Amino acid sequence: MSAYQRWVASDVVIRSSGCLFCSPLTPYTALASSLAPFSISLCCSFCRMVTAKVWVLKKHFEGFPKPSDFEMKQVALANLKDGELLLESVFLSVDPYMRPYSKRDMKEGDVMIGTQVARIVESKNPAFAVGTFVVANRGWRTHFISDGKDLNLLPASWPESLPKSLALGTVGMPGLTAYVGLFEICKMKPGETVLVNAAAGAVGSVVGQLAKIGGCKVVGCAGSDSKVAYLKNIGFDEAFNYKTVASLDEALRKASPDGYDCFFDNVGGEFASIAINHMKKFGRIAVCGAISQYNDSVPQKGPYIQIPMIFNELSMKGFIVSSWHNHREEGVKALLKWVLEGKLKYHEQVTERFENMPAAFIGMLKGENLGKAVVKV
Ligand SMILES: NC(=O)C1=CN([C@@H]2O[C@H](COP(=O)(O)OP(=O)(O)OC[C@H]3O[C@@H](n4cnc5c(N)ncnc54)[C@H](OP(=O)(O)O)[C@@H]3O)[C@@H](O)[C@H]2O)C=CC1
Ligand SMILES: CCCCCC(=O)/C=C/[C@H]1[C@H](O)CC(=O)[C@@H]1CCCCCCC(=O)O
Repeated sequence: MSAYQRWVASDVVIRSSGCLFCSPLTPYTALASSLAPFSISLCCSFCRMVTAKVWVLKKHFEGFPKPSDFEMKQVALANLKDGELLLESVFLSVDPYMRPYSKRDMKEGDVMIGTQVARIVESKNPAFAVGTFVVANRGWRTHFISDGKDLNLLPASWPESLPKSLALGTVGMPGLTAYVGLFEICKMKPGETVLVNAAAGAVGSVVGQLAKIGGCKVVGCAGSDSKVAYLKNIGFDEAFNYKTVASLDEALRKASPDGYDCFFDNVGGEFASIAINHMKKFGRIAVCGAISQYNDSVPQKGPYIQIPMIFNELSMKGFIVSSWHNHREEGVKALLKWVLEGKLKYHEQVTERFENMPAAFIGMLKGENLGKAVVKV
């Protein structure tokens, strides 16, 4: 059992509306802490137990996730022990990986996996001050308890004016994915041509801009004309709507008649099978994601990639950004610097309210997000 699964199992789920700890009849009241504006906890008016809201996976997804696959529950949090902290989620991330990882790692009834920017609202740990913001990996929860070991502080140089939600996006895991994929996997060099799909999303929008910062020509594709306009706006040399072009093959040829040195693949499936035929000799492909396949009930079949791989002596490497944690500090520092210099633009698709987590997740899988999809609790 992983530490995460042990934590889920240790939660006490309240099914009645009263306080499980002192009396099922004692009402909960919304307790605005002295640390407003962020802190509003559901707290028993008598014993002051905090109740967290959580979203659980009610039913394993079949095909595309739907609202009835999720259930919101309440979880009573125990009083803090020495060394512990109470945190409240301020922003939660919804990411494509939640779809394939739910199938691989979760069972029905588990709290949905995911990360948040959270604020410490109570501390019995002298190393952590109340009011500090951190990034945590505690799933779809409004509140949780930590001993501090699983928390990542935002960089000390994070300016007050910069949205803290960027720690889940451009200056967080997705930004680092772009950084590692381009510099370490594709080994992009100035003057080369880079192709990226899902280009208007959290990872793709950073890929394109880092490639421009690195002196490359960048071609991107996305699923709507407004996304294409955004890509041009943030500096992509060529961009097209993969849903409306008459032929993907023609669109790729037209955007770069000489082909592509690097292909940052977020999508897989049909697009990748066509794009591979447009790679230049010794081209490099970073296999980052395969979102076009995550909701498939029946696995897609070929075409198969061996022939273009051999003819053009291509390199293709899959990667998981968390395995590149030794690049984390350097990557976050560089991303933050580029954002502050205005060289790396960001857009966030902010959905309001914790209750809308499933809608935000489903919307992101359908392509409703421009930039990083986050939920503001
Ligand atoms: N390997 C790693 O370590 C990591 C991998 N990833 C992967 O990177 C990819 C992008 O993630 P992220 O930036 O967070 O998500 P995005 O912000 O890009 O959101 C997902 C986007 O995918 C696009 N999309 C959805 N379905 C399809 C489809 N059938 N064909 C083409 N595009 C589709 C949609 O954009 P559109 O409107 O353009 O269709 C949607 O907005 C994912 O595959 C993810 O799994 C992410 C982080 C780490
Ligand atoms: C075929 C699946 C491809 C998924 C690619 C992807 O999006 C990977 C994302 C990982 C990223 O590199 C770093 C992460 O944190 C993502 C994986 C998260 C796994 C969560 C595990 C569940 C838990 O918290 O216990």
